[in-house]
Amino acid sequence: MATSLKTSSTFCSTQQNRWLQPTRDLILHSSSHSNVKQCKSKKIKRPASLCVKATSSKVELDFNDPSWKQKFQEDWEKRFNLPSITDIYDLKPRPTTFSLKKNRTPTGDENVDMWNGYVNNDDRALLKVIKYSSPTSAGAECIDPDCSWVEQWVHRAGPRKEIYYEPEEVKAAIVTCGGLCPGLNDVIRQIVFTLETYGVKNIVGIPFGYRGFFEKGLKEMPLSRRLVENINLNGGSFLGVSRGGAKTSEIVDNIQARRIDMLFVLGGNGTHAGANAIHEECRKRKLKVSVVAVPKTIDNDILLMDKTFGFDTAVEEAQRAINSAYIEARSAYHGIGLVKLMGRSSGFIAMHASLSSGQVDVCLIPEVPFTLDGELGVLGHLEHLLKTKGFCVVCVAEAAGQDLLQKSGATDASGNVILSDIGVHMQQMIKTHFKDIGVPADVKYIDPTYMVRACRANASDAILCTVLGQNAVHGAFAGFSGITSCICNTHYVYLPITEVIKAPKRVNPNSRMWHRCLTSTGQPDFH
Ligand SMILES: Nc1ncnc2c1ncn2[C@@H]1O[C@H](COP(=O)(O)OP(=O)(O)O)[C@@H](O)[C@H]1O
Ligand SMILES: O=P(O)(O)OC[C@H]1O[C@](O)(COP(=O)(O)O)[C@@H](O)[C@@H]1O
Ligand SMILES: [Mg+2]
Repeated sequence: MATSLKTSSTFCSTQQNRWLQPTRDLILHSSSHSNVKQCKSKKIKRPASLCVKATSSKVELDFNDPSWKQKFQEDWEKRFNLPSITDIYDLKPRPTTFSLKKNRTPTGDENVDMWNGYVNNDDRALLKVIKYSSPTSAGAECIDPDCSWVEQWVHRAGPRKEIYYEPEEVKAAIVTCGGLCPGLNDVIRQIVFTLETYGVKNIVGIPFGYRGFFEKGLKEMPLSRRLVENINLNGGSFLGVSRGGAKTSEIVDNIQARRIDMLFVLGGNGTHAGANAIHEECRKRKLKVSVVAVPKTIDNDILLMDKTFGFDTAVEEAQRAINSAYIEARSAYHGIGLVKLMGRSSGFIAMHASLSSGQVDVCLIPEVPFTLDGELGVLGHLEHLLKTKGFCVVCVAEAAGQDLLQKSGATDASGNVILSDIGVHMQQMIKTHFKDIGVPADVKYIDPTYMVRACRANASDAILCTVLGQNAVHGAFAGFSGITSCICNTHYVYLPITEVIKAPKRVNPNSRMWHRCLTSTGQPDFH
């Protein structure tokens, strides 16, 4: 099995940003004039608009070259290959101990393999299924100027027939990092259940995120099916969470000292970066440790996957806040309901909650700039709404309109930028504006921030957590490390962590979903 690749590729194109969105490692270079780019390679003597350099695999693509697609796919395969402990060790697998047959009355079925539904290492799922005919199609993600169809396969998740660990000898640890998220307990629970099904007896929880690896006095917690059986009935994390942390080398020292063989890491972008660093350090030290992540964040801001667990629940809760804002606004004379929703760098919660509630007149997200004042500004539109329907509801994402605010420059313990409060700012601006123009306006501001993430998972998240947690364990037993267990294009897959942490996922303002949101709110452009 080939080793994972650290990739950073360079693409040249004349169509800024319309191509190559799927992978984000393909960076567009702009030229000084006429939007024509220069290929850096001396070998390519043609309009640079049709060149691509994927430094990850040392492959340069020339869209005039008939074999460019094949080269792209070879590069893709290398990038999405799953790192494995077999890359550094010459290991012999053993037959899996994960068999559900023993849990049942024998049916007389002779084919145990069929019954258990093992996944083959060569099974793949397609990451993208739309063929865009033009880079101008809504939400188009094209690789070349003609938007050619290129298959982008990723590895299917699930139990393998052969495993690389002796379950009886395994010590498995679970850690939950970053902010809270509905479903953390569901994932912890399923990881424990699945580990026990394999026959693992030594399962521990690391308390309070990565902090549990270095803070003196924080002891690992032994976990078992009995102990975690009901933890999904509550929100939060049974193990506790935290931001910030020690150096990777200290964490790996601790992993070595505790003799951990499998580490399951639940968290967002930052946690994944940390998990990958741990995986790389273990690899450097030639440790037989599988580090498997499960993407957690209410923000839904992790690349390539359909959604992260907790997002659906957060949207459902956020919708309740919008509904309250609507009722308040509707019942007041010239009522304006204003709701601020979380999302560190993306507006997914605000967009989806606006769509699901159907009660929002203005949805503001960080991906789409807006002005408050002036002819095209939000305030003028609110005036219009009060005149025409008598009340209105505004939903603003926490990272929206940061350009309108003074930056504090502060960061949290993990190094994340602390955002300025757009909700409070808008509340003040709206009040001042209507006072200035002599129009009464009754502003009701709701900030449900922590309420949307402290609750327990809803039904759809609970199922997602169940599958992702189980698959994380299957991935570790299959010998993979430095991977994440997720859902892509409705299928459950493993992705190398390196591919999902290249940038935070953001709402595409050219996507159908954002346009659906605009259709639903009826809002104009605000800039
Ligand atoms: N680039 C990074 N490399 C290593 N560890 C990181 C990195 N970014 C964040 N972390 C660690 O990951 C944990 C969670 O990160 P944070 O950004 O707070 O939450 P999230 O994982 O939900 O995005 C913290 O303990 C933090 O120290
Ligand atoms: O106040 P806290 O706990 O630092 O968290 C605030 C942030 O946490 C989130 O809920 C989720 O962020 P993470 O996924 O990085 O944990 C963001 O929406 C929000 O900006
Ligand atoms: Mg984050």
